[in-house]
Amino acid sequence: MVMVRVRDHRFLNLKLSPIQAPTIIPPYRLPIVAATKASATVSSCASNTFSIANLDRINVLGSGNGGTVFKVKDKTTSEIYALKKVKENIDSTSPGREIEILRMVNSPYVVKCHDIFQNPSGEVSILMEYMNLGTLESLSGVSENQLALMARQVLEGLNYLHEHKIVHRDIKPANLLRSSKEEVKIADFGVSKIVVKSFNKCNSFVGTYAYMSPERLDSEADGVTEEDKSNVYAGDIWSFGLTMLEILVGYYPMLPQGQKPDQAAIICAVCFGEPPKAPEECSTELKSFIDCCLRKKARERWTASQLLNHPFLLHQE
Ligand SMILES: Nc1ncnc2c1ncn2[C@@H]1O[C@H](COP(=O)(O)OP(=O)(O)OP(=O)(O)O)[C@@H](O)[C@H]1O
Repeated sequence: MVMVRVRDHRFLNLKLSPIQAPTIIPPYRLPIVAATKASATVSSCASNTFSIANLDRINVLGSGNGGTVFKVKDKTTSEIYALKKVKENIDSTSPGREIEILRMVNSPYVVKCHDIFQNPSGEVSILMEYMNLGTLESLSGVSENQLALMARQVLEGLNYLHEHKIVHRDIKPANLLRSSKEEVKIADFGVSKIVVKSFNKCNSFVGTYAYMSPERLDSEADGVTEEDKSNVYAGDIWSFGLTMLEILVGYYPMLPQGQKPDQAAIICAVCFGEPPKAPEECSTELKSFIDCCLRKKARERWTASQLLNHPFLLHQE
């Protein structure tokens, strides 16, 4: 069992300017959750019915590129939720990708969407399950057992998404939320993409590049095959492996501890360097687990379903 150091710095919001404007409408809907067509004011993604007028804002939980998230309380039930006010106005006939995906997803390992509100001007708010401990960014140190517990839940979520042909594309500590019930769930579908037959658009340059796989950062690099490029799910596994390693060691593991992160250093390290490894003092199982996620060649990385059966997860309490 390994206890880890408190991380000294974070730089999780580094992003490249989008090279390619993200497409807004996923090509089709999966029949996971019945979605009603957005009506004049409210469209529901779950069976419960909520009214935005019945929600009291308590405080701001955070904000990012996609909008601002508020902690809110239902006046009738006193239940607490997270309400995300989406920045861009979205026409009811062409709802945003995040909303479409949220509507479809129904997994205990992915943050639940309770309802979606749309006012007549097109402004959208998403009512979500509240995760009271916030993101994994705030973690200061974890044991191998704790890491395994978190890794299993994230992999269950990824396995669910990948089975439903959804690539998350922005897995990182800031997009994994936890609760005091020891739950860890995948959040933030701002750059998620549903895969149909063609995969090329999935490789568009969006997401947080610090956690991007080598083949996504440079798809034309020597050794990147068509098989690597078409394996879009493997990009999520790289990001997952890097995220787990960061939570373990307490700093962004692509660069030496203390090195000032910048775009060039990160891209060089990911594309030209060797993948990072778990510290020597870790168990053999954990070292192997990280290695199976952080294989440079996408085709050699394990899938979420294979990783769920990795000895590191099977042998933890
Ligand atoms: N369901 C939730 N429960 C509790 N806190 C949440 C929830 N969703 C989001 N937050 C908090 O709000 C912050 C911002 O939310 P979010 O990441 O969704 O915004 P964003 O614009 O999509 O971010 P990004 O810039 O990564 O796209 C998060 O970092 C987290 O602290």
